[in-house]
Amino acid sequence: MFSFSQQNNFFGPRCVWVNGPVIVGAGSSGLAISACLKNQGIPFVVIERSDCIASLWQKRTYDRLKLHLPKKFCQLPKVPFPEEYPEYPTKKQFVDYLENYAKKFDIKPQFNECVQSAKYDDACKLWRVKTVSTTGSIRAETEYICQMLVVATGENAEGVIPDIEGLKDFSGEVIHAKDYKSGQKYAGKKVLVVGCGNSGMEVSLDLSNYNAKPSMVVRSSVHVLPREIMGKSTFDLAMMLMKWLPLWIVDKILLIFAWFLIGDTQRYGIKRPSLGPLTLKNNHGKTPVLDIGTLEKIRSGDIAVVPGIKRFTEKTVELVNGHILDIDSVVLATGYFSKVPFWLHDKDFFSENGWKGKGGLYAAGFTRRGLDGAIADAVKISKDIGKEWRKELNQKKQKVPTHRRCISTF
Ligand SMILES: Cc1cc2nc3c(=O)[nH]c(=O)nc-3n(C[C@H](O)[C@H](O)[C@H](O)COP(=O)(O)OP(=O)(O)OC[C@H]3O[C@@H](n4cnc5c(N)ncnc54)[C@H](O)[C@@H]3O)c2cc1C
Ligand SMILES: NC(=O)C1=CN([C@@H]2O[C@H](COP(=O)(O)OP(=O)(O)OC[C@H]3O[C@@H](n4cnc5c(N)ncnc54)[C@H](OP(=O)(O)O)[C@@H]3O)[C@@H](O)[C@H]2O)C=CC1
Ligand SMILES: O=C(O)C(=O)Cc1c[nH]c2ccccc12
Repeated sequence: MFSFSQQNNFFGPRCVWVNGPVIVGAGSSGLAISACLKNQGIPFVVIERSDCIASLWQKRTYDRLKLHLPKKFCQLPKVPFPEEYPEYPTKKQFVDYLENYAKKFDIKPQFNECVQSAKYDDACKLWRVKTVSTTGSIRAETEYICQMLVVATGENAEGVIPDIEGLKDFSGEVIHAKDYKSGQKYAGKKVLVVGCGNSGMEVSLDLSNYNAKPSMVVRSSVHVLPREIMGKSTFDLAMMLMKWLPLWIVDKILLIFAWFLIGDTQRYGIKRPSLGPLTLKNNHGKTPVLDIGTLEKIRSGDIAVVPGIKRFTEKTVELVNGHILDIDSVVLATGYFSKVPFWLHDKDFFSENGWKGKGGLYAAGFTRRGLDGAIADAVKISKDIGKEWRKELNQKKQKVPTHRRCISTF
């Protein structure tokens, strides 16, 4: 007897013609675009590798996470956050909001389908998007054919696992920050947190709140800013100042406030980069840390700051300054990367204007500007798709069916 997967291989991949764009990813970016397309009456298909929407927030973030920008910078088009939400919504509130958003616009992604490759067929002027579906033990391949492709798979799709000497020989637990949930099980344990971005800082704080003993690795430099300045969000203040002043002056102002409010971070082993915080974010995508209490824990000695790592042994870590620390566990807060360059056969993907490529290709959420930037991309993309869609409709002057299934493979 043939299993479904054998049959599937035998007949080749299922082939689906999509009238309208294929959107890859059902995170904030994919949902925002879907809602804006729904409003214009444009059909689309959303493909999501996970079994839920906003899988980064639902499955790959820690329990205590809150949005670190004020809610007005994080809401999706057409639906404001509920009024009773606090200025910095919790992870649960944000996920509830996104779930309701998907329901309101009746967005139903193809779940458990992961895009493996996307190629533009120059001859037919069509995209061929290959997916593998991963429900249980059944493996099924599908090829979607479409005129427009929207990549909304996020900048934080995969965790970076650094290649550090001896890490494989370390006998304790090693996890990436994407798999860290809470410090509860680490009480009394010595935990090395590698990395000092927002993840490293907040994981260290959480560990310390659960009476673990975190040491945080700072191998280069980072800007730490207070989350608020005189009761106003630092991000909001920066956005306001940027309307009137050049970036370098806004950077200077932020650094003066940071100096008064949190002092010289160098004293605690945290060097400031030579470029200003917003210039560094703009030019190199490195997000400043918005402090929510980690610095206080560093000052009090509850969190140790240590320099770069030389190597691991079975139970210890040797640092570049020659110090050797006994450690029980390691949390790699070493950042994220996207696999899009591996599966999208378009070498210019990231080099165009940030959101629009050639041949009906679009990308949302890849301009290193957090949710605010991702949502701005989504609005521009859905407007552009709307324009193209209406142009084509006028040209054809006939109605097209929403979904057409191919009878044979292309
Ligand atoms: C811990 C953490 C906290 C953050 N907090 C903030 C914050 O407070 N404010 C802010 O502005 N930004 C924040 N960010 C940045 C984050 O990028 C945004 O919050 C937001 O998730 C971006 O939405 P997105 O839809 O572009 O990407 P994502 O939310 O990552 O969604 C992408 C979706 O695509 C799916 N996908 C990926 N690859 C494939 C594939 N090959 N096939 C099919 N589906 C695929 C994923 O499963 C995912 O569901 C945070 C990031 C992290 C890691
Ligand atoms: N509350 C919130 O809203 C939160 C938001 N975020 C967001 O998520 C995104 C990702 O943040 P994050 O996960 O912190 O990733 P980042 O890329 O911002 O930071 C990665 C950190 O890991 C360090 N690192 C990488 N490799 C090594 C190594 N081999 N040895 C030592 N250190 C290493 C980097 O150091 P170096 O700089 O020297 O390369 C850097 O400090 C950001 O946009 C951030 O703002 C994250 C957490 C919470
Ligand atoms: O949290 C993130 O990932 C962000 O990128 C949000 C963000 C965009 N621009 C900023 C400037 C300062 C601090 C956070 C951000």
